[in-house]
Amino acid sequence: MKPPRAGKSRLRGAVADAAHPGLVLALAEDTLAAAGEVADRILIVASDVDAVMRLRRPGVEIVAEQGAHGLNAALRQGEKRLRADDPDAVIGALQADLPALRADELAAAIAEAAGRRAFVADWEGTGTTLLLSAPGEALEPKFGPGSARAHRETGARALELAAPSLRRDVDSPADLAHARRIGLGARTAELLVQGRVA
Ligand SMILES: Nc1nc2c(ncn2[C@@H]2O[C@H](COP(=O)(O)OP(=O)(O)OP(=O)(O)O)[C@@H](O)[C@H]2O)c(=O)[nH]1
Ligand SMILES: C[C@H](OP(=O)(O)O)C(=O)O
Repeated sequence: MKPPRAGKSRLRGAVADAAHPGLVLALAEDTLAAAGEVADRILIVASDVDAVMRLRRPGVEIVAEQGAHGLNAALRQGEKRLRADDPDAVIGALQADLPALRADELAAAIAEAAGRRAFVADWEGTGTTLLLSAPGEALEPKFGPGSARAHRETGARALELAAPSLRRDVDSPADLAHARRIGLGARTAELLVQGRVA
């Protein structure tokens, strides 16, 4: 995660400016609540650890990104740390902006991958919300514009399940409105109900 005050710039305007960092953290909290029901261990690689401390909870570790080399470097850093402790694990890179995420849909994606390197494309079909490694093998994250194609071209399997809650990443105010229709997690819903919508 980037610092919440700087990240998700395309989402600016969905809530009053002062509430933007709180919204970014709420999206992550709802993502974590669902992911925590499925993953054995969660690691957040943060550009600014202090700015995301609110996300720390049992089962969720936060580490500082080493160097400013971008999202894929941050994910590889996290991968290395997790591998050191569990060389045979399946490692997943999950976006932190999935406020409608349901644990059952995340579990179904992992089940469909069945130990193959695989990914879930975002709602639009161009980005990626989840990338899974094969057990003990490299994650090879290729996040960024057009990442669904990049993951497919590097041999990852495109998972086919519907999983709207897992595909609905929130990049823009329109995405947030869509996530609301799918069903927001408690923290994001609460923040919007508090009337802080711009
Ligand atoms: N640690 C770390 N996380 C990053 C970095 N770049 C992007 N991310 C995170 O990766 C996720 C996906 O990135 P985007 O959806 O493009 O988010 P973003 O860059 O904050 O959004 P925009 O400013 O709207 O482009 C977000 O949770 C970001 O915080 C990075 O360099 N380091
Ligand atoms: C990082 C990127 O996320 P987006 O900015 O498209 O949400 C991606 O899907 O690879």
